[in-house]
Amino acid sequence: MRRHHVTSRRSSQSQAADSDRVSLLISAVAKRTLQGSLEDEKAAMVLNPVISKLAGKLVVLASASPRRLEILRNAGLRFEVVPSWFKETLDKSLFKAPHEYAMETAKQKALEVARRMPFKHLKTPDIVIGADTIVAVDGMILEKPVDKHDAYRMLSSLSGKSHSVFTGVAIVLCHEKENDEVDYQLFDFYEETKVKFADLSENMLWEYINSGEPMDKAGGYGIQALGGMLVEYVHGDFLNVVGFPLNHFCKQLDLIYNHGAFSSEQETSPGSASHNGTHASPTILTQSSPNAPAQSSHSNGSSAKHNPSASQTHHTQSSPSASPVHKVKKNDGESEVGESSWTLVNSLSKHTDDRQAEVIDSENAALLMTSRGPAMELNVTEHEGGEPRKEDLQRITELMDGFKASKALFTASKMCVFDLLQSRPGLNAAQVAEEIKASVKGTECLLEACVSLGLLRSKERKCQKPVYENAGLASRFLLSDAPFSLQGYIQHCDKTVWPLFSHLEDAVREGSNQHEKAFGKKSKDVFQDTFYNSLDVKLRFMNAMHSIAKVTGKAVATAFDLSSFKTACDLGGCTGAMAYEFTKSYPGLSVTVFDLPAVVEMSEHFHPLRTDNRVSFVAGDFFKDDLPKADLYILARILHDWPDEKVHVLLSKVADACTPGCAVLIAETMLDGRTPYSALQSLNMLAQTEGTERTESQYADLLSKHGFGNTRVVHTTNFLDAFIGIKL
Ligand SMILES: O=c1[nH]cc([C@@H]2O[C@H](COP(=O)(O)OP(=O)(O)OP(=O)(O)O)[C@@H](O)[C@H]2O)c(=O)[nH]1
Repeated sequence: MRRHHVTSRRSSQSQAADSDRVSLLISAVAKRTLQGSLEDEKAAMVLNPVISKLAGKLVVLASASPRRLEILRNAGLRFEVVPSWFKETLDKSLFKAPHEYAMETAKQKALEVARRMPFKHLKTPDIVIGADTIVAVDGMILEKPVDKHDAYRMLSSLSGKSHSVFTGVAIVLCHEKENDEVDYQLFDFYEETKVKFADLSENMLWEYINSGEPMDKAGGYGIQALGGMLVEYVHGDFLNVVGFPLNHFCKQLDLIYNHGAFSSEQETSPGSASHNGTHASPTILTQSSPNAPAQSSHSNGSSAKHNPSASQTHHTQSSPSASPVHKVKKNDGESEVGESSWTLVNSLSKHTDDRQAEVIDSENAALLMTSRGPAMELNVTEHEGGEPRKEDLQRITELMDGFKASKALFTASKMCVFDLLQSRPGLNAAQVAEEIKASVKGTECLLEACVSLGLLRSKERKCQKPVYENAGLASRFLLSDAPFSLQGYIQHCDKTVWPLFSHLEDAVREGSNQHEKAFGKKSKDVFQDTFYNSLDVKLRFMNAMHSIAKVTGKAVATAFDLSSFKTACDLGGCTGAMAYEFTKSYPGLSVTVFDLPAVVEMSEHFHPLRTDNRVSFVAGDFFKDDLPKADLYILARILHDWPDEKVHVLLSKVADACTPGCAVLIAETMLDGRTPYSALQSLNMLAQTEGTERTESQYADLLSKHGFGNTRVVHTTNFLDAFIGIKL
């Protein structure tokens, strides 16, 4: 048996004992995490033998589930979240047992992200974690309900009975090789927990369904919240039901990193990974070429086609996967810019089924910067001759050139290139130049820059000039009328943030905002004197806040279950975009938007239809005036505008307005992950308002001084993190 085969049970009793000791500790920690224990830092130390193995690695959670994020974050793991685009549509009838379906789905979720990241995010993760939770009852597999009737069908099938919850987990290790290929090594496992439901009356069922809780949860219930009331008993790992079997995961890491299941690059090369015909080796995939994305963004993962008979056997609760070896190699066929084809060879099963993967779209470059924080430090090494490595040069160039990319994006957006190509795809540079009233030479450069950034696609035609169309990123975020349009925010970045950043050195030296230098205006109060002082600047600022609130609103509103609150007040809620997301998520909630008179008078222009009368607007200054009464106070991107002294003034007014049980919900990007986004955003706040971003514990401290406790944080997959504190 190969040294790194991972299906083997631990060979000695002492190993088992060690691992079990770790697991017991983990189990205790896991149970505490859901109660929002503040001892997590300490707990993570206890877990060091396992978790510390991942320090310095770029760990990615390929999941949009806020519960998985919270479970892993609370366990002390540092990671980025990149939700998978894999559609959960595998044919269930092909699987012999429900857990096989969950494991295969988890695997496809993780592989999709592992393959996408080098092209879309311009960085290769070290580890990608995917998971899938399902409920199995009476021979049926239940996933998330599609609507209330589906939730009813699911919950009534669980009433009065015992069922199994399976979570399949896939851990994909990515090994970058010298020749730009990436090996993917897969470890997967599953965990089963048995849950017994009480008899549920029709009333109970509908009351629960109408709470909205079932909709994003496997089997239509959330055991960690209201759904806990439906449960008589649980046999097995509670966190497995919630969406992630933390204990088993840590055992698995222990096996991989401490007990030799991990393979070095050499060991995992396709040649040496040739298997022994058993299902004991991890899966290894090799992907070549940094320029070619691995699979279509919304495909069902067919580039690693599901083969139940070859890859689904012998997954037991205590042993990792027994998956076959795959190799992916580049097919040097005809290629358009950013497009390429891939071939997948299943070498273990010796099938002659070389499979042609889908043709890929050309979004093979990311808009985002790719520096890594200390939790994922750059591993800068030199070749033998002292020459710097290509990847290091690439990363440092990206950092040096980040401003050029931003400005190219701002310019194309301002010149309406994306709107134009949406209505008339397939124009060449001269045609675009004519429409946007610019030089052909300049337009050509700009369009090519946008192609290189993954914002546009170009198509070469024989003996003709290339033609252009929007890539997915542009269609989703850069059109003026897209539901998630960031155009307003982009204009603000161009017109306000850009000039402020050109005085960053002064901002850093002085610790002050740079409005006076950038715009020639002295301002005592940045909002009253600058942002809301003239109509065009005010509209631009409101547009920026509106677009960010529309993109982030749902994630903030649903980070916690807020259905018990009946009234909310969104302080500094600007156009009400966030408030509308809250009322959409909670049918029983009314929200008052409280903002300066100059803002409130313009807000209705942003909601011409005003369809929801549960959102109302009140004008006032939250530092001076009485706050509207509410059970829940929302502070989204507000506290980062101010230094601590002002934050205390505001929080004390909020605290005065609260009775015990009321809550404050803060939505900000938290500094804890040390991501470029949050750290740069903090610099931005310094230069704009003399404010700052903060860490979770800083927010907890600020709130505790005003009588708020039971704080919890959810790191959403969107720009903002959500933090809640309850008035004690
Ligand atoms: O008691 C609970 N049971 C289940 C859940 C949550 O249900 C979902 C399961 O869905 P899935 O595994 O497909 O994961 P997604 O949320 O779609 O995220 P991915 O991006 O990973 O596909 C999961 O979120 C569980 O946490 C629950 O909350 N309580």
